[in-house]
Amino acid sequence: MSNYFSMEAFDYDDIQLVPNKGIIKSRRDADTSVMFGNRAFKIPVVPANMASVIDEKLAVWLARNGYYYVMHRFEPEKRIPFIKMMHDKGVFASISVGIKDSEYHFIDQLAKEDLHPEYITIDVAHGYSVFVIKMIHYIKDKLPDSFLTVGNVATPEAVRELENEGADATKVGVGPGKACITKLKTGFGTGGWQLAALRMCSKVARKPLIADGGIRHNGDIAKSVRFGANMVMIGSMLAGHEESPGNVIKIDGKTYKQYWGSASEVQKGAYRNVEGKQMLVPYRGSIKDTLQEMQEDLQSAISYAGGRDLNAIKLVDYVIVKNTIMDGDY
Ligand SMILES: NC(=O)C1=CN([C@@H]2O[C@H](COP(=O)(O)OP(=O)(O)OC[C@H]3O[C@@H](n4cnc5c(N)ncnc54)[C@H](OP(=O)(O)O)[C@@H]3O)[C@@H](O)[C@H]2O)C=CC1
Ligand SMILES: Nc1nc2c(ncn2[C@@H]2O[C@H](COP(=O)(O)O)[C@@H](O)[C@H]2O)c(=O)[nH]1
Repeated sequence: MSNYFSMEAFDYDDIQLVPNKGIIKSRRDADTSVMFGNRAFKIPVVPANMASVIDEKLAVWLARNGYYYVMHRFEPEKRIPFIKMMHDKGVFASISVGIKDSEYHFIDQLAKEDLHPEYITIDVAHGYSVFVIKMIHYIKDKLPDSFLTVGNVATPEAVRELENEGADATKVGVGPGKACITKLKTGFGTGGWQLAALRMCSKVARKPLIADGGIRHNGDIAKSVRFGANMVMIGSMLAGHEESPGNVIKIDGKTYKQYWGSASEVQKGAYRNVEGKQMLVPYRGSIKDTLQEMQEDLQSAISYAGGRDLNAIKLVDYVIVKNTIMDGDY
């Protein structure tokens, strides 16, 4: 049993990374690429697998342009045509599955049709569960070549056990999301200490970790990498774009887009076990520009870290400055 009482609790806004001597002439020389599975991607950022963040069209664009993506699972009948469409276009297929009985039939169908998505993510609220482990075994038996990410979890125990049961990567973050009300409705999760939870998990992880939820500034991506993330999943900051699925809403001359939680009433179509809400996020133009800016900011971060690639960020010192640093910045 871990002793979480003695744990240092901190979150993104409580931390600053400490600069090292720079060794590159230009930030353009900093390499932000990352391996995930057996593919290299431009940046360690993946849009959240939520129906308000990604759709088929955006998935094609991301895959074609060197970004990792995970398609959501909320239109289950579209997943097989989606995999076929991605493979016809010559790009990788990355899908999500749940753990209900019907999902076992879906995995059977993939195996029967000889359809092998390159990436599968088991996507449930409470990933440290015997029923998730059962699904890991099933997928690994039927589709052993798919790279399997499993989430979401909050603790090192969960990461270690899911890895031992066959997960190729784990996803950390229960309750830190912008559209999340898990912490309010259940009292559980990593809300307010997501970065510390990531740090604890990274101490035991032997396989890649995805930090999921709570990213509010581009610098939080570098902080996630510092504390052990191989990939960073982002919802609200990537939901307000031209390409994002939500409707455009205009209020008092300002433009917004809808962003809703996967466990919200909007997504579920019923008010049952609701742990998410719908909200508006500012409209931000094209996602291409936002991803480009994230890459440039990461290049700067690598330069401050005194290196040439993301590995440099993993080694930097940090200081816990507790919340006051953001005063006046918003
Ligand atoms: N990262 C996060 O903090 C969170 C993310 N989400 C997202 O919302 C979506 C819906 O998630 P989820 O509700 O798991 O999806 P589903 O309802 O599709 O699947 C969860 C399955 O696990 C069972 N279950 C048992 N205990 C729990 C529990 N504590 N929470 C949830 N399910 C439980 C459910 O049964 P039954 O419904 O009968 O209980 C159901 O069969 C996912 O995309 C998930 O990632 C949701 C909440 C938190
Ligand atoms: N508790 C809930 N968490 C949710 C819900 N829908 C999605 N999520 C999680 O949030 C992140 C995105 O977080 P953000 O801070 O970047 O906006 C996403 O990847 C899920 O893990 C929900 O309804 N409830």
